[in-house]
Amino acid sequence: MAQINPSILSADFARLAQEAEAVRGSDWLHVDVMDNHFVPNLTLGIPVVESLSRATDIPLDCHLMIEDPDRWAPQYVEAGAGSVTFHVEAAAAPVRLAREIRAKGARASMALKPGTPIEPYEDLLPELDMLLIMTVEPGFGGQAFLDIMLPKIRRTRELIAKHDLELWLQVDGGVSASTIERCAEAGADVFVAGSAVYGAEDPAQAVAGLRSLAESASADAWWACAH
Ligand SMILES: O=C(CO)[C@@H](O)[C@H](O)COP(=O)(O)O
Repeated sequence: MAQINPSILSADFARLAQEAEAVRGSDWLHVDVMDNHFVPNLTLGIPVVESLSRATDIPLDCHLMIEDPDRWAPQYVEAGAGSVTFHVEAAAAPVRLAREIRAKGARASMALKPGTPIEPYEDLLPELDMLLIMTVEPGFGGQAFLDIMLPKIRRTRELIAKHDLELWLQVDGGVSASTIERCAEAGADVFVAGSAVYGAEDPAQAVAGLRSLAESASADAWWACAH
């Protein structure tokens, strides 16, 4: 079952509760936390996540594009996140951090920038609930999807199958009606979409449209049949 996670980076930050309501029916709400150090952009932090988790019953999928996630990620669980993603490029001790996130009661997820390969992290995969493959350079919404990430998505799906893991494979960046099927065919099952959802006239309908495209593309994919 394909999951669609609208990214509030493309929403109106002054109306976050209403923007969450506008995508009712979504699996998760994707919350991009940027610190202007790990990425050249600054968004929001723990107080906003706390308020948003009280304002919506859609679970929060927090993507931390920050330095020192070892220090901050557990605090996002306490703030109400149901899933916390840290970048492996920024984490000092990714296994310890994933275990801490899980011990606090959230799903643990690790992200890879476009230039970071999956292969060195094969042995870490059982420690995770989700792996995020960035399909743009992190930092901004509205960028063009990087087709060259498709082989990495496929190789990651092969590793998940090889180890028989219940690991979600998320893609983020440039996901839209014209790119989501390629991601699903390659092996992604969780799709973050910012501008394709909040730029649409009816965001909830955009979520439903993306989900239906992803589900039909993955229905006959090699990895779905093999699972
Ligand atoms: O993490 C990021 C950007 O760094 C994303 O979550 C963007 O918010 C996705 O936006 P679109 O590419 O879908 O417009």
